[in-house]
Amino acid sequence: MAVDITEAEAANELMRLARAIAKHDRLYHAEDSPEISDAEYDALVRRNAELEAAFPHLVREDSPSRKVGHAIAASPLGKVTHEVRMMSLDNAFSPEEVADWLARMRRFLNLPEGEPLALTAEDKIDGLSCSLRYENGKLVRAATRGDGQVGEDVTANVAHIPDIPQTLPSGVPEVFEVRGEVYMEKQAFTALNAAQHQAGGKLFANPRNAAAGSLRQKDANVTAKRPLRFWAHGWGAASAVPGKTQSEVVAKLREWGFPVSPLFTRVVGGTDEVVARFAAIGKARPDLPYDIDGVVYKLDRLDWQERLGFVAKAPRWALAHKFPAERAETTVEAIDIQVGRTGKLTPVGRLAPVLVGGVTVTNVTLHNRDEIARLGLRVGDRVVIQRAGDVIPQVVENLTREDDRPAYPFPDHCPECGSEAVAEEGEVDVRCTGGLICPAQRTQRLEHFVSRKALDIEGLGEKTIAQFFALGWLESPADIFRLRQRRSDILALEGWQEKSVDNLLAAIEAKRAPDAARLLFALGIRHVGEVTARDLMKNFHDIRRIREAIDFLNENFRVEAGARLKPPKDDDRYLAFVSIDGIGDAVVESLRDFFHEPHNVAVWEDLLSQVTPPRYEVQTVASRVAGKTVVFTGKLETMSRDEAKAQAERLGAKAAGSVSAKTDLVVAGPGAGSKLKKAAEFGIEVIDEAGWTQIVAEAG
Ligand SMILES: NC(=O)c1ccc[n+]([C@@H]2O[C@H](COP(=O)([O-])OP(=O)(O)OC[C@H]3O[C@@H](n4cnc5c(N)ncnc54)[C@H](O)[C@@H]3O)[C@@H](O)[C@H]2O)c1
Ligand SMILES: [Zn+2]
Repeated sequence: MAVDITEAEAANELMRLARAIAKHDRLYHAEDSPEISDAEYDALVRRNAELEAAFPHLVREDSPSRKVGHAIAASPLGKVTHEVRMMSLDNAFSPEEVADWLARMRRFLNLPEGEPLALTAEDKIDGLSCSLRYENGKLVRAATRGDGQVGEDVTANVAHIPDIPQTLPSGVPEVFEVRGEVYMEKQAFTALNAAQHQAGGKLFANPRNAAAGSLRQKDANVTAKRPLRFWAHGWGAASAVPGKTQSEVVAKLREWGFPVSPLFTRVVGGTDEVVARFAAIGKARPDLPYDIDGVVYKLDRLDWQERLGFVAKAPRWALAHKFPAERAETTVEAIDIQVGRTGKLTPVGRLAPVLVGGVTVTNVTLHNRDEIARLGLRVGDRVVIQRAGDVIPQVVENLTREDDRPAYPFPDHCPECGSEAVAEEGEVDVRCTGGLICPAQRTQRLEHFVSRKALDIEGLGEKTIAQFFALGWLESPADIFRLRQRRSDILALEGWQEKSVDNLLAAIEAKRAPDAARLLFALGIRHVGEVTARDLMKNFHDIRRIREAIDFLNENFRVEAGARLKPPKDDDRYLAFVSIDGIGDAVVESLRDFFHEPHNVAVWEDLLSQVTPPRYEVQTVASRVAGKTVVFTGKLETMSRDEAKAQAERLGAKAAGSVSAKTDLVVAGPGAGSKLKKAAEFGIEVIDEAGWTQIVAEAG
């Protein structure tokens, strides 16, 4: 998401984000019942940070970037004011962000290049933080984090957690607050939810919420029935700190009887070493008995930690490197339809932003109409999306069950041009039939129109078309023939000289009387390729007669969205088409769709007001293959397949694609395969390319 919005919009969005984040903080931290996934929550926080970085003067008094957790005002438990604030952690989602963090610390500490940095790395366990205050070796107070300043008193509750010692060995500092995580193992969580389900009680979204809900109980006897665990990862207020490094203190905590992370290690080096450790912990993740959502790095030297200190709500010397969620839940807020350059309508899901694999995702492709139907997807549904590697995110599951809301109505008209949009029989893609008038398709259609096999206008390339199109000079094919009125305008453009402009205009003028088959092909009507265009013109001769014949069919046999009444097989006008060799239903239907669109008719008439194709006749010359059917197969050395076919036509022969009993002659080049075999079966004469060239040369 780029920050390309105005200040006013940013201020508004920041306000909305502050409200939304505060709401989700309350649901998550105070009520243990989140409504959105962590990935969605993280995406909101990221967006907030992004906007605050772009508009620093708009940072709000109540900015989420300054707040930790949630105030415990409504809690039935007693309040505890923390002597030393309980913090959050900054997040990183990629090696680049880890590298940035390391570089920031180096700059801050002014470390010489190459001086290795010692860090600690341990898994970031998904529980809730808890501060345990020991005075003279005795546990006197246990508190949750709350908003970082004031937490809830859970002293009675933690008495039921066997991992938490009530007394410490002698010789510990007079005052020492151990900080760590209360958590529930995955198995215990599943069992608890099963029991809750049986008893008709509240179900927990995840082990973290279950742990929080179990600890923060007014009645400590409820906590006693929940299998909670604890491990230590830090400390708060302390009359003395037993060590000079993070790892020394953690070793001490273990000595005193606190469980610590079994994956805790020291890492010395730079980004590579850190990322390798991250990968190793990621690998161990599925086999751990508890949920983790990342790896926490801390600078090992405590004197350096002290120098670095804190930003708004997190230490500068620690970082939570989160595992990318390759799947995430979110909501489909809208479904938009994009029209591609070929007229294909592609549905795109607009999502409530969510972090997937470390990237904020706001769109997913929904592929086509069938995919939406398969998912039963409607606007407002909760979905699971997936992003693997660089592929476009996809919806893998719709979490919202069917209800009374109607199915998503896939459009039957193009959102760009309003033309009818149809899927052909047996095809999943719905396409805009607007072709030449559809803005989404226009430039590509124009490129096709002037391409070598179509009108073949030299000097009118992709770039020029795009430029003229952007200037509004070129919207439909007929406009090409009006460019001569813009000679001075074109000359005024950069990169154009008298000569290049005149060459272009001359190339255009040379096509005022184009070959009718090329003109028909140039229109880019579906299924009307080069050969079909020629076959049609051979029979109709005058290009206008094609429209007349189609109009007759359309007037007499209704065409409506999805319903095209077929003329009876023996209808004369219909037969005029389908009795042509190589012309089938698909071609006729496509022509009917094309001329059914008033836009297309307008383009067609406009074009024919600019150009006048002469009557189409295949100029045949006397030859020994006149009236015969020829098949070309294998590789031709001196000419293209198209050229060979054109030669055959000129010699009065018909070029066919496959060998049958009706074939008279096979011209075989190197690599000819099954067609050659068939020719032998039917006893058909076979010649090589040189033999063919000879026939062409002999012809009159
Ligand atoms: N789904 C929601 O609606 C929702 C709402 C709010 C927060 N959240 C989740 O909570 C996160 C924000 O909560 P947060 O402010 O507590 O930040 P955090 O959970 O990302 O990181 C800070 C916490 O990590 C814990 N932690 C775990 N292992 C640790 C270790 N080895 N060393 C140090 N600390 C360790 C500590 O308790 C610390 O307080 C979000 O990123 C999101 O995942 C979700
Ligand atoms: Zn369109």
